[in-house]
Amino acid sequence: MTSLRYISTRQGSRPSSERLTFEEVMLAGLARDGGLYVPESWPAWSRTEIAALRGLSYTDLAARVMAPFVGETFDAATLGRLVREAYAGFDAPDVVPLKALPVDDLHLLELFHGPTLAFKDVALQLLGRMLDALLTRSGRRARIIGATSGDTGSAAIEAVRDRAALDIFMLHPRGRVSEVQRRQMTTVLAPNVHNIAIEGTFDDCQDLAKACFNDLAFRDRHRLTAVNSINFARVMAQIVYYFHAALRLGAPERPVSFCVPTGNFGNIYAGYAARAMGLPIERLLIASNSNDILTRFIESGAQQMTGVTPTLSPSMDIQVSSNFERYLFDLFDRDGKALAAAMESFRATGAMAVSPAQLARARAAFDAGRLDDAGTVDAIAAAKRETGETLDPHTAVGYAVARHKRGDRAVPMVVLATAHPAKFPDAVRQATGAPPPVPARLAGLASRPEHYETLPNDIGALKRLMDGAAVFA
Ligand SMILES: Cc1ncc(COP(=O)(O)O)c(C=O)c1O
Ligand SMILES: N[C@@H](CCOP(=O)(O)O)C(=O)O
Repeated sequence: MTSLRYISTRQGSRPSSERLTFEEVMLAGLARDGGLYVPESWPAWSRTEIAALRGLSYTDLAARVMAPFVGETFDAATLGRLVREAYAGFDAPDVVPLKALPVDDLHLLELFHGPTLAFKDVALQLLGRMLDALLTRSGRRARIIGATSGDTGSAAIEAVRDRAALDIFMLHPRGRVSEVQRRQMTTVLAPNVHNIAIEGTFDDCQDLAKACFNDLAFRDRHRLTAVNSINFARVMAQIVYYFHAALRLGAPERPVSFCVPTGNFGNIYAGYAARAMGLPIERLLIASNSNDILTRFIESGAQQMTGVTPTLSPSMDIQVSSNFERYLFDLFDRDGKALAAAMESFRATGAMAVSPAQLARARAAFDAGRLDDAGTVDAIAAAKRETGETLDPHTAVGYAVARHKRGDRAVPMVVLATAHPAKFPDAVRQATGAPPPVPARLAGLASRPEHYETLPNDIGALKRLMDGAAVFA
């Protein structure tokens, strides 16, 4: 049996169209035509097959759900071992605990029990191990170029620190991540870790990272790979927790809805993928902060850039949501040429619009809501009062949007809790009058020395730094 192959969202826009294996996709990161890789088709699970997943441990479920995506890249025993090792360091026995809240049949899926206290650990603890295993078995090395608005950076650094086969260059927007987030990255002392503060926004950082990939000679010279959700393996690992939560709440017999605090569209796209695989997900709610380009798209059918506003939920301060291209690929009926033209025009003009028929399809797939900073402070306070839970500001955006757009009460609604509140003590203090207790994983962070370089938002400066950095200490 041939295993799943991956294609670029911009396939057909260049003379050669690739069909890649999972191994090739993992190592490539961004497609060579500038698009993102997606499976040629989604693995389809019948109701009976989904029902048979009930009762599995998180790690067994993860290995089963991911197997069709991984194909021949790892045999079942190796995949099982990598998954078990990835989640052994989480401080919750079921990895991502699901908590029932005493309001509206709402549930909180806590995705922040990994080493850096954000949902990014769920995918990156696995991706780091998978990359290392692939490179080590073939005697190769690679360099990671990544961009972070706060959480991907530390999760990726934690996942690959001290691994001999990998060097990581992580770009963050200077002054636009929380102090805890910055320190989680910059206090890591490992010879393969390079932190770079960019004078710009997260979007600038992401553009720089993508520009490195799009310079094919530079990309090949550095053997670049990605840890952002550019890398399909990130999405794959995030699909698992939608299955986990839905099965706990009665799927496949009972549908379930999810509300997802959204920035780069990777997390909610994993929910879209789970639904495409057969999981009965009734509604997928995009929860935006004031950087609401996606919510405005669902309302109007147009993506319109307006500039990034710094908010209390900095990890969602994003204007160009990278993974939205993966969804648009489906909305354009997988016409990669038409999508490439639309994406190029969006980047050139700052705007793009879809037809009324496409908008109707997008609205059938997603609903959306937004919350500004004042609302976020109120939502943290309200959640504390109503449920006893202290939410981080990103999760609070999800909580408020879920309450506001609750819909059919017969269907449970799961809010994805994407970060631990201790990563954002200022916002929590503003809302509740006291900062959250500092968890053991963050103890001593404030007193450790920091190491990072600062660069202008300039691709030449970044390439010079990377060309000059000692390769593979
Ligand atoms: C805490 C937190 N919540 C939400 C998001 C948004 O997730 P996504 O970018 O996958 O939409 C991020 C960043 O990715 C994050 O770090
Ligand atoms: N919010 C993210 C931004 C990068 O997103 P990714 O999912 O593509 O890695 C962050 O915290 O860095």
